[in-house]
Amino acid sequence: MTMLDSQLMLDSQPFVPEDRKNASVVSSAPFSQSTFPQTPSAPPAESSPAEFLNPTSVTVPSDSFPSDELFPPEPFKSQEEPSADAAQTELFETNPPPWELAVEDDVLLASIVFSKSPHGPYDYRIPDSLREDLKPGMRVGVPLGHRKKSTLGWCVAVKEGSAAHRKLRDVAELLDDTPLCDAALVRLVMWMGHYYQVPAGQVFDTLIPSSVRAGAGTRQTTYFTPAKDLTDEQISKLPAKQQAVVRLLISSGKPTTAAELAVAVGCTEDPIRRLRKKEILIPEVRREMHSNIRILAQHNDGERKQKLELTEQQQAALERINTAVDSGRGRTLLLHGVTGSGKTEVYIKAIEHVVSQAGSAIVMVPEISLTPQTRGRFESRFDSVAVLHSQMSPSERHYHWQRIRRGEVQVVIGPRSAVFAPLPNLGLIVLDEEHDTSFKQDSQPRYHARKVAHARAMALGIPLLLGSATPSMEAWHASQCGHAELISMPNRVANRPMPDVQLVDLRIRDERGGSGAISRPLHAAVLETIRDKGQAILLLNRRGFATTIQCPSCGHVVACPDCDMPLTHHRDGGKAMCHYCDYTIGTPPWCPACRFDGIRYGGLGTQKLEMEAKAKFPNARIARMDSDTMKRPGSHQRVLSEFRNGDIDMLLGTQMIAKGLDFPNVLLVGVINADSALHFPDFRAAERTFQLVTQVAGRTGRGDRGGRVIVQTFTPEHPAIQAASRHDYHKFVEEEMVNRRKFNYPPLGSVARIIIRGPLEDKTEAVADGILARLESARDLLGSEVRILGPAPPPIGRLRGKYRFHLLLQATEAAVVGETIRRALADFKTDPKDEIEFLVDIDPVNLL
Ligand SMILES: Nc1ncnc2c1ncn2[C@@H]1O[C@H](COP(=O)(O)OP(=O)(O)OP(=O)(O)O)[C@@H](O)[C@H]1O
Ligand SMILES: [Zn+2]
Repeated sequence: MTMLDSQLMLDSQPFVPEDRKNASVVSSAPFSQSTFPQTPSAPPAESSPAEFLNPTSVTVPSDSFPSDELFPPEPFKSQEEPSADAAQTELFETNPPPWELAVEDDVLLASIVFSKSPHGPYDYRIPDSLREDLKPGMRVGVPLGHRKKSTLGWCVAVKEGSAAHRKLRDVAELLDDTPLCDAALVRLVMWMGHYYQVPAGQVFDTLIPSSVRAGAGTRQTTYFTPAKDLTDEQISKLPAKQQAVVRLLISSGKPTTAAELAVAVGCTEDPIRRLRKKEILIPEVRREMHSNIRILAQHNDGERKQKLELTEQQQAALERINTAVDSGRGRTLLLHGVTGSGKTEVYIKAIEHVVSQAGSAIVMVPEISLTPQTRGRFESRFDSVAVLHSQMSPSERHYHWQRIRRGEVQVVIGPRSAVFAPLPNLGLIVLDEEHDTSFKQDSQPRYHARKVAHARAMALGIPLLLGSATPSMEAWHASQCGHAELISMPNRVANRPMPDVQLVDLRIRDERGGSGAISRPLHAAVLETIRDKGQAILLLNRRGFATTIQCPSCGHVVACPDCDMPLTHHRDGGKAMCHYCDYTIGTPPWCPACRFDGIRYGGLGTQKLEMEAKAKFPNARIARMDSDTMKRPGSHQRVLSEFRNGDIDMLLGTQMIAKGLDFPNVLLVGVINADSALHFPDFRAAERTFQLVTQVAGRTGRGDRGGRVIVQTFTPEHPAIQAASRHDYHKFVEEEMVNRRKFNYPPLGSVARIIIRGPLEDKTEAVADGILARLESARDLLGSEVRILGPAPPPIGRLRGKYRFHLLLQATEAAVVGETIRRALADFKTDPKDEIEFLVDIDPVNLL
């Protein structure tokens, strides 16, 4: 294996694959001593907080995740501090006598992590009363520092250990009856914490939805059972009503609420209260779901269902996936199927196979393509599907989570967070449109669902199926060096041809036509489409009306005071808005700088395009779809079903309309400006452009009437646009890989980014310089070859009033980049009064 192969996004095996059967069983001691070295005990009350803020000794060392053939040996190992155990034994000339050892080892310890600083893990003693019940994956209350109240923490391990020479404090209380995540998920949390350099407590907060943690939609109910050892004599001495209550309870033999008892006996709740006081009735409090949670019914958009006979190509793909499912091994499959090749049907059939063996599956899709159509396709084929989406109420989310955990759900469909769905018997994970950037979370923990899904699948010994018409460079590279198995579906179903793509060179005046965004050829094509009773889709990846507001007299650009980015003019309501922070003002009627009366709105957004389209095609029914028009729940679904029913002739909008839609009557797709993503200061700009154009082009020609695509561009010769216009994915990746290789950019090398932000520019920059110095010395100490760029202001130099600087680290191996940062920042602190934050983004997808 080469160095290059080894650091690929998909190849690292973060932890030892486990027997699938064991994976969902919660064991009380899933971590051996060697997996979790002795963690420090909780800071005692006497120590000042500052003493225990130092996180160096508490991070999980990188060698916790043993390597295998795909994961190169961690180069940095032996420099760990000697463990506390080793230090302790050195103090003794001879070993302690055996009886002392026995006493010491008798202590049961819990390793606890916290989501707020200090993050732990710290060791606590488990008191005898909790011995039986405390399991990893549960929340506990423990004493921490000087705090009066106990602090909420997560138990990550239960282990036997020594209490000698350590001041151990006791776990105070259990906050859950059963673990919120099983042993396999606890391990996933620990791995994520390590890989993404985030405290494990914060990963738990991401993994377990807040609605679940808060018990949304539940209430506490008290159930009564009769005390043990009640004699008939005791009972007959009770007043009549109380007797009746006790006898009823004994004869029914099931715990009952006070209200139910009162009704059954025909008394008030008073006798029950008295019995409780006398300890004849024993209360038990349970948390239960409300029976009346409103689960929003979601309807299909009207697509007709038919049983499909798989094409030969689909059948071959299915067989390979089924073989992988049956193999019981963790492996990655890349399903590269052109747009309209019928990937969804393959996923469904593969999941049917999993379900037939009592297994379950997760399907992740970009939120935006979680259309009623996608939903409907799955819901009509499985008995029990849980669809997770961002517009769910907390109680609804909690309700589904419980169903999923109880094993009542066969398929979970959702955006990236669905990767954490606590399904027992998970047999397959599918990541549809795996190239989509929404699979990366852009807040802490900045995880990528593909990477996490890979970790989870490998640990459980199940396949991860990646699907796309335009696979990411990472997935493609993995398939080329044997880390993922490539399954190709090069043809559309029913032998439909790929649509013809025509490039319109906007530099040529004749092509461009008059004023406006719709060129002459596109104009003609739309008219033709409408005449033929077909439908059209126009893509423009910018919302708003005008994207700049500039004074033609003094050149002043109206910008956001907090972000320095130009404000976008929105026509409805005459607002000028910052698209980075939502700062909004009334659009100024004259120049705020020189008072010139005649300020100009430049640049093109979807609102302006809509106006132009309505003027140019007065007979067409036109709908706009962007995040401004799709704010209300259900609006997405409504527009899509109108489009399906033929009540809309033209759909125009942002990338929302580029993904996953399958409407047979779309005869024309127009791309207003293919270059919009091309000139971003990002090494993935060409890849994004290729994907966007290919995906939107793929929305046409999906029926029997064929389809065509018109792509407007200022750079028709650009390789990404050329390749997209010929549906030539292979040519694109081949050329793009050469570019990546020049600078060892992913997937050939690994990148991490550190963002430093603060209210004062010079102080923020000074902190960034300080981090650079630490990174350099960590690199030298490790003897690693990491390229460090910056600190420099990123393209967005100021955001929400904070100045920003960033550093980029790049090396051939991910482990080297990670370890360099871990070492550099281990005990790095900033002065709290400067309010400077720094955050680490491993494998960033956004460099703005
Ligand atoms: N075996 C088949 N026979 C006939 N029609 C099929 C078959 N398989 C799928 N289809 C239909 O082909 C259309 C395209 O399928 P699907 O939406 O799954 O494509 P896709 O590969 O996911 O495309 P995209 O990447 O563009 O989303 C759908 O309308 C689907 O019902
Ligand atoms: Zn702003």
